[in-house]
Amino acid sequence: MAKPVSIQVWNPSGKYRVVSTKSMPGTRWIRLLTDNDCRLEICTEHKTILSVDDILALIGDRCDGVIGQLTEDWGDVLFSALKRAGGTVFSNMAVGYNNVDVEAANRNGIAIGNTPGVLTETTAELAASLSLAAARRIVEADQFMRAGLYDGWLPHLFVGNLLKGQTVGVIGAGRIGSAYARMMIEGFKMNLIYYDLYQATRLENFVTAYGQFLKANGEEPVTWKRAATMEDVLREADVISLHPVLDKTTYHLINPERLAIMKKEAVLVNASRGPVIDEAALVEHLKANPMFRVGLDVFEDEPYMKPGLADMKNAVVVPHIASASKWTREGMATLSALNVLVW
Ligand SMILES: NC(=O)C1=CN([C@@H]2O[C@H](COP(=O)(O)OP(=O)(O)OC[C@H]3O[C@@H](n4cnc5c(N)ncnc54)[C@H](O)[C@@H]3O)[C@@H](O)[C@H]2O)C=CC1
Ligand SMILES: O=C(O)C(=O)CO
Repeated sequence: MAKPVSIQVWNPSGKYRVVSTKSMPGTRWIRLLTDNDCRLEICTEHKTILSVDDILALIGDRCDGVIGQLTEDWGDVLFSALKRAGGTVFSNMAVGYNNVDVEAANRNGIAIGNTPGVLTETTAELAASLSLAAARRIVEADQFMRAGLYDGWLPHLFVGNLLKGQTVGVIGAGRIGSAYARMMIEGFKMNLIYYDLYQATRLENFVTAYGQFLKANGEEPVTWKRAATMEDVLREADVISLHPVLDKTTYHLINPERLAIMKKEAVLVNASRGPVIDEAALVEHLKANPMFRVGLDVFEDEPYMKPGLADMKNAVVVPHIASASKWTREGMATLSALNVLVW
């Protein structure tokens, strides 16, 4: 018997019982559910990551739908419990759904929702921030200032990489990868090389048109190239940002062999999912190549970092905050509620 978990209840007399495993930003999502005859129960347990047992207790004997989080393991155990409780829908408050066993959901007749689109620009902006922070050594320089070490301008102090005219590499040129590419191209006049299973036609057309605009204004035009292999991107790009889904084709996509072919002074950014990089291999590479820099929003064993990563000055690390703008998080919450309601 699972231990009960603490909850906050909205609209207690609502006909449909919907559970949210976390409180989410804004109030629109709550209004949407309560206006549509839902009794909403929000888990208030002081625990960052809920276990399968905690969620089983939340589902209970009768539950029509659940809004859950990317930190939770949604597999057969939870989907069959939701089915037994009369549920028909699970809404993941994230665009990435590698925490969801879609086949198990299908077997149990549970519809799945995710939250694409509302987080595209916010996530791309964080990837761009990490690119700049790593290229220009912002965190190292900030720590140096705060430590009282600055005693005057020096020609060699925190010399980093210029982005203008360099090549930005994007692996996974979907919604976020394309938005990131546009930011780096428009903002810093970088040339693009990308690798994706599919052609990013709109992105290519944008770079072509922007290149023509620059040329017409007497500036060096930007260019694009769709790489035949991922290795071509890794070899050629000065800044590489990873934006694919996490699945078995992208697990440890960045491994020791691929790190070895990257430029010694390249910047690597990951705001997709941690296991896309072999993080232990990355730590070794950072140790051996002090001019190679990374910006990481996600980690292989979240919330932990692989041993040694936290000591690396050439790594900028932030705690999975790429979609964390107020507008986006409220949008994700709203979409999560809508995904429950359409079923
Ligand atoms: N760090 C964070 O807070 C956030 C992380 N994400 C992650 O970003 C991912 C991408 O999100 P979107 O751009 O909205 O999805 P999307 O589906 O638009 O783009 C993913 C792209 O990856 C490509 N892809 C799939 N397998 C590939 C492979 N083996 N090699 C190269 N490319 C491959 C797809 O063809 C697609 O174009 C999500 O799945 C999620 O895991 C998304 C939002 C926030
Ligand atoms: O949406 C996702 O996939 C995230 O990682 C958090 O926004």
